[in-house]
Amino acid sequence: MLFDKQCLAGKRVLITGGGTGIGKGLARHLAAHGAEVHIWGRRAQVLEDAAAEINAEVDAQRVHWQAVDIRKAEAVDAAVGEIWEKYGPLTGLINNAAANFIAPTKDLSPRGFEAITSTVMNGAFFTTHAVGRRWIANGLKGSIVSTLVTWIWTGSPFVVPSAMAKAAVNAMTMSLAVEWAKYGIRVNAVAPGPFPTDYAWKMLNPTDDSSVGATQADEVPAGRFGEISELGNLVLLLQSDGCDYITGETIAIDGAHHLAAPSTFAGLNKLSDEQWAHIKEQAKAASEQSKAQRTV
Ligand SMILES: CCCCCCC/C=C/C(=O)SCCNC(=O)CCNC(=O)[C@H](O)C(C)(C)COP(=O)(O)OP(=O)(O)OC[C@H]1O[C@@H](n2cnc3c(N)ncnc32)[C@H](O)[C@@H]1OP(=O)(O)O
Ligand SMILES: NC(=O)C1=CN([C@@H]2O[C@H](COP(=O)(O)OP(=O)(O)OC[C@H]3O[C@@H](n4cnc5c(N)ncnc54)[C@H](OP(=O)(O)O)[C@@H]3O)[C@@H](O)[C@H]2O)C=CC1
Repeated sequence: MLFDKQCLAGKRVLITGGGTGIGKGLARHLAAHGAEVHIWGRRAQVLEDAAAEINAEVDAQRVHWQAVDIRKAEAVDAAVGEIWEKYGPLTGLINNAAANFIAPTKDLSPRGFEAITSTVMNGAFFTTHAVGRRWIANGLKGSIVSTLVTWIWTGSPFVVPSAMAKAAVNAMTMSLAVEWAKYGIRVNAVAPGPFPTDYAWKMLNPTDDSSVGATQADEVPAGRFGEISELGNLVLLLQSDGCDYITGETIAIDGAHHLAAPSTFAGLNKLSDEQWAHIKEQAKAASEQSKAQRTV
């Protein structure tokens, strides 16, 4: 284990969307390092099973759950209030819940747009607001980390509502970092590349025809998908007291995926040493020819 097993002892962290995929992996990682973790989602059974599984692994009742729809501001506020009363103040929040599907934008209905943006943007705001205003009222510091995606920098066709809403949460991250720094509240985000999870892959890679660069390991310069424990280590650091001066940042964790755009020479990563030697010969020949014609 890279970090001490108890390095997050005393931390109490809420993870939205913590019953599945990346959120569940983060819950497991933080609980394994001593944190008390609260997980939210809309499916009680999924949450109960996830909490029981992780509690058995850590041999402690460290993970608690509540069924909450983060699109409903009043429900979010009530559920955060319940944590405060029953367990005590949170020390951290991970805005991780999301909705997404691929679709041609011209065919999206207003309700389809709303289903995604209200979860990603409104949900992150409602949760951040409910937690942040309690920290400020109680004079407590805290750490907020949102799970974004590298589309905040590149945009992406066919997932426009997701790219728009994630960009909005990036704007929230930068804005609140400045507004809330004086209260000791840090606001950061992570921008993962592809980390295959069950539901996301059903939504984003449902058929062979829809298998494209965004979901293919061989399009990642690092040559592989991300592992949730790597993301866990980054989030752990941001939730610890070890880097209090980091705020307002969105940190990519994607094996350089988003930088390897088709407009760059990223594809040349596939060339062999022999091919590079040939390229050098060709270029040198062209250069020598041009040098021979120089008159000054
Ligand atoms: C570089 C990195 C590469 C990988 C990047 C990955 C980045 C991000 C990934 C994610 O965010 S993955 C998260 C995936 N997880 C989820 O989506 C979980 C939650 N999802 C859901 O609840 C549903 O799947 C939902 C459809 C998104 C929303 O469900 P909800 O119950 O709120 O809505 P519905 O009533 O079912 O539908 C509302 C509206 O939307 C239309 N719609 C639904 N699916 C589609 C579709 N596939 N295509 C087009 N339209 C769709 C549906 O028809 C409704 O509209 P109307 O018909 O009523 O107009
Ligand atoms: N997997 C990947 O490659 C990448 C993922 N991400 C981001 O990581 C995060 C996790 O994604 P991933 O684990 O792959 O996908 P999942 O579908 O497994 O996770 C989404 C979670 O959000 C919860 N959720 C959705 N809507 C709501 C709601 N209205 N209220 C409360 N909870 C809700 C879901 O639970 P329920 O349905 O029970 O409500 C589910 O647990 C997302 O923010 C995603 O955008 C970013 C980049 C890459």
